[in-house]
Amino acid sequence: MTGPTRRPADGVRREQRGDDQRPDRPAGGFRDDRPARAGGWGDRGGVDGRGGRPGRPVRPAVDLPRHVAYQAVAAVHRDDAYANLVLPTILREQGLTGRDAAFATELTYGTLRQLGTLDTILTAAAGRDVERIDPPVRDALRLGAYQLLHTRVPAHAAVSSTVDLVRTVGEGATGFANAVLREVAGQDRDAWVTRLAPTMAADPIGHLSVTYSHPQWIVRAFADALGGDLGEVTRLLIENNERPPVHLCVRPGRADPADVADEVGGAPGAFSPYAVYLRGGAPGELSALADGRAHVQDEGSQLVANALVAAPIDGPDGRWLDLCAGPGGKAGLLGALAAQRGARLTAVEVAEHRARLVEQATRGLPVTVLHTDGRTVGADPKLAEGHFDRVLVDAPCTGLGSLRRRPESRWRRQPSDLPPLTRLQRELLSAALRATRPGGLVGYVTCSPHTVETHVTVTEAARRAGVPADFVDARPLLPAGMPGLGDGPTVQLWPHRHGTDAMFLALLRRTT
Ligand SMILES: C[S@@+](CC[C@H](N)C(=O)[O-])C[C@H]1O[C@@H](n2cnc3c(N)ncnc32)[C@H](O)[C@@H]1O
Repeated sequence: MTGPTRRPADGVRREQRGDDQRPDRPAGGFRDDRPARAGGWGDRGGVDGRGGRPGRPVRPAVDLPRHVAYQAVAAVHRDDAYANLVLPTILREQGLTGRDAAFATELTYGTLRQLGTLDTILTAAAGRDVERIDPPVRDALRLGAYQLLHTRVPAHAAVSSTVDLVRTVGEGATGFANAVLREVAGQDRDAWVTRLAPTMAADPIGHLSVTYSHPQWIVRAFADALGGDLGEVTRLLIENNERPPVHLCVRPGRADPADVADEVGGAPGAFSPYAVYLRGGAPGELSALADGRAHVQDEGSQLVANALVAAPIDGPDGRWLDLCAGPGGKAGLLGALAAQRGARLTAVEVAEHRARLVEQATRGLPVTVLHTDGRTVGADPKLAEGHFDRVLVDAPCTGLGSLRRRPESRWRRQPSDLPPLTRLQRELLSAALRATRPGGLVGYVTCSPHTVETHVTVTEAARRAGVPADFVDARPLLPAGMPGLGDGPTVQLWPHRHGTDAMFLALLRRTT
């Protein structure tokens, strides 16, 4: 076991690499060439790890953006927090805005996405398994390594600011942190990956896992779903490491997407007739969101909900059901379409707080929200068998199709999550088939491309439901000319092909 090599201070100097066009580099790599110590980054000063106690020598403070990023990453690992929920709260509490907030966000999200590869590198640089490093020090080192390997922050600033951070969170570990980070800084990311990843020829899954920072079981699941095309898998992994654009769904009948695009400085979507792409990050306080003309929703989610409503149907068409409605994104779109078509949507959600979110999301629309278990079809008089014309099952799933939006989830999800989820998916899809009238349609949707959650669940549920149903080809129900929809009858969308989350849609028609 070799310990970290101490290098002279000069050893940490890195060339400014003009390579921020690399696909795995976050857009707009930050250049922090201001001093990293107190008063260096912005005017807010920093965080004194000693709490500024009188009589103590004043310690170097940690600049606020890095401190905020540390707090967010630590909360994700310590408290199982979600970065997209915890970070905005910390930013607000600390009063960070503008460029400082963008830097803290970049550090938090980037570090969480790249965690697997950063840990592999830190293990090599520290000469000990990263799991054996004290958690607060480990998180600080991850943030430091991210700055060194993924941003244009100069090495001296990345190292010194991380050592300052370690001083506040892991007493006695500053020398260790300094040595490890200098070792990390000795090579760029590509060199580290070349050194540590297995070769593509020897172990393609292991190679892609280390190179693009995804767990091996997820790389394998993507490879299965993409028919073993490792070039495509690579493009998907790269896309998952990019900052995703924010999409709005402009509610039909409420506003014209082109007008909303002008109003928010965005662009109309490429595929969904309701989509607007926002330029830049967070949607903030847009009036189109506040007054119910639009909601935030990935374009893929819009497309699969719209496909269910676009499918031709004989006979009555006024009773629609969303069996897994919370927090209400698709129910908002379906409710707006129902209003235009003289239909009414019943939106079912088992979690009470999420049922309340559905109520908020569908206010003013012809939607009845039921706080109940969707599997009670037939037992609950409001969920009678054979009653509904169109039924959506947007099933709980691993969410492997939206990894780019949830930076920590690839590390939190486990293969052992699959059996209970797929059982629930089968039961909900069976209930949906029973709720549908003969001739009616069921749309089964997941935001996961894992074949066990998509093809296997659909085939098994249809077989076990005791309700005869045929597949309907979903491809013609997506916008004409949309590329890469496969051989049907189901549809799998992909971030790297369509710019959407990896939504899966199977359409089934109950026959008798
Ligand atoms: C993938 S999310 C649905 C997303 C939603 N359709 C949207 O577009 O905003 C799945 C939802 O199903 C809910 N759920 C889980 N089990 C359920 C059950 N047995 N009955 C009804 N809802 C359930 C979860 O609480 C979760 O809100």
